[in-house]
Amino acid sequence: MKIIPVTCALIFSEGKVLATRRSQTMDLPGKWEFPGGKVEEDESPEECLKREIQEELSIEIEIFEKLSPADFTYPGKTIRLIPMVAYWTGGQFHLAEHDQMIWLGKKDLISLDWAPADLPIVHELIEKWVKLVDSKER
Ligand SMILES: Nc1nc2c([nH]c(=O)n2[C@H]2C[C@H](O)[C@@H](COP(=O)(O)OP(=O)(O)OP(=O)(O)O)O2)c(=O)[nH]1
Repeated sequence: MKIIPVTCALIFSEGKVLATRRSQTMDLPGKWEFPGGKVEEDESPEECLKREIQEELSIEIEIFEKLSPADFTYPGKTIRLIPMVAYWTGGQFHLAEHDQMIWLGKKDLISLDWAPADLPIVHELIEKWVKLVDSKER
């Protein structure tokens, strides 16, 4: 089966990371995720992520580094979730598709009802939290 590449942003601000909740009109309604979306033809993952974040949240980001991609098979499709660490560099948040957003500290991460494909990323984020967040406070 074809693997669908999906980018997602771990957006940091003031030592916290952003999570967004998929609304009732989206796939996986009510599940928390890192915002992003499917990579289109002729677009790099980085271009995709900047576009998706602008469309979904109305903000601009600067991408800092990629973390490990995680494959996950849902009924009828396999996605490859490509996480990238990013910083919020401009614009004001407006949720176009999600119904909630939340800024999470390390201790809060595990308690959310995540989309299942995100769990390996959440665990990697917890492991690397000090390197990614505490050492680069901005
Ligand atoms: N964006 C994003 N999608 C995720 C995450 N975890 C996860 O399982 N998914 C799934 C949900 C969807 O089945 C798929 C991405 O689809 P999407 O609906 O966000 O992407 P899109 O806007 O480009 O899709 P479309 O409506 O244009 O078809 O990946 C995540 O952390 N972020």
